[in-house]
Amino acid sequence: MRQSTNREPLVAELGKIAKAEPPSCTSEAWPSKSMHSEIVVQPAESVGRRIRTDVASVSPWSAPIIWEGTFDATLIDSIYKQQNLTIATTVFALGKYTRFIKGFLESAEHHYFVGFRVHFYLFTDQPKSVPEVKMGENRSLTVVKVQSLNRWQDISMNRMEKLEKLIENELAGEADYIFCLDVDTMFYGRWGAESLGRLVGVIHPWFFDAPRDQFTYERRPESLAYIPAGEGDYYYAGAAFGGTLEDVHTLTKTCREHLNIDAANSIEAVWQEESHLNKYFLLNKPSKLLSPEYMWRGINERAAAIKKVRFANVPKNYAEVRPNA
Ligand SMILES: CC(=O)N[C@H]1[C@@H](OP(=O)(O)OP(=O)(O)OC[C@H]2O[C@@H](n3ccc(=O)[nH]c3=O)[C@H](O)[C@@H]2O)O[C@H](CO)[C@H](O)[C@@H]1O
Ligand SMILES: [Mn+2]
Repeated sequence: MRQSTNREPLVAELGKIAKAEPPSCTSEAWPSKSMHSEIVVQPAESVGRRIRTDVASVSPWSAPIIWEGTFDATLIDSIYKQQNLTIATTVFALGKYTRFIKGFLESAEHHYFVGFRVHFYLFTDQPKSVPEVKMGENRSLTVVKVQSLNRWQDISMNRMEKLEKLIENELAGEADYIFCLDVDTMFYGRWGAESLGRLVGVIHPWFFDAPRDQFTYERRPESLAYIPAGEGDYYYAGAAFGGTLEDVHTLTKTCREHLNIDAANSIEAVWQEESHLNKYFLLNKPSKLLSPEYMWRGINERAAAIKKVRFANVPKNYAEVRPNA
């Protein structure tokens, strides 16, 4: 977690969520087969397992928010498998971040879109240091060489332009959806077709339970990432977002343009491209939101609402791993 000092006080707030009563519906409450022979009656417990009352599972604009307990993985897989999809997945590893590649790719083999066609695009300044990872059927890796950069902020921000160009130049006709992920991460649980949508944002793990005035949006009106006090829906993670090629292309192009305009005006948003992503999602609401299960703080971190950790940060020593402090 970067600059955790800013965000740690929020942890105290976690775990305060009241434990909700289990859903009260019983099998008697549902139509019986004899009355409605055309209706497939779900066993009450299987319906109940897809109800969460301790967290919001829909946004104010009616986008689903995906939490463990809100979907049936087998059913979702059977729907999406028929569509013969390809999921492009991008990840960047420059400088010392190449050390995270192996854990990312190996854990993805076990948990990320298992059974689907997945094409990873790994951007690195050191293609020779990419380890050999045995990949399953229908899964492939393309390594893209990029220029080294001296500031971690530039590495992070520059991703928007690289993604924009990748979608423009390489992905048309090659993929249906794209996810763009941080590399200092590992998968620990299923991340599958339940995450697919036109425009998908992940609720940031340090802010899912925080009041809006604590969100670290860019607050200076001089930046195009500016969000005034009292505005904003959620605080989204910069470390994971996705959607269809068209929607993610527009997102990355817009963020890249805004980053460039800010740079020309000598201003860098407080959290770089994450700030611009948050502005974009304020103006262009995601069609689906993923809970912080999909970008958790770390495998050993706990919070009452997190029933399953799917994807989490790997601890790192910022001073040691980044090119600049
Ligand atoms: C959980 C979360 O939302 N994390 C965000 C946060 O992260 P982090 O503190 O997780 O930032 P970070 O250091 O992981 O940098 C983001 C990413 O840039 C790449 N990288 C960075 C430095 C480097 O020397 N080499 C390299 O390859 C790598 O893919 C890394 O995963 O802030 C960043 C910049 O504001 C991004 O918005 C991240 O997505
Ligand atoms: Mn990271």
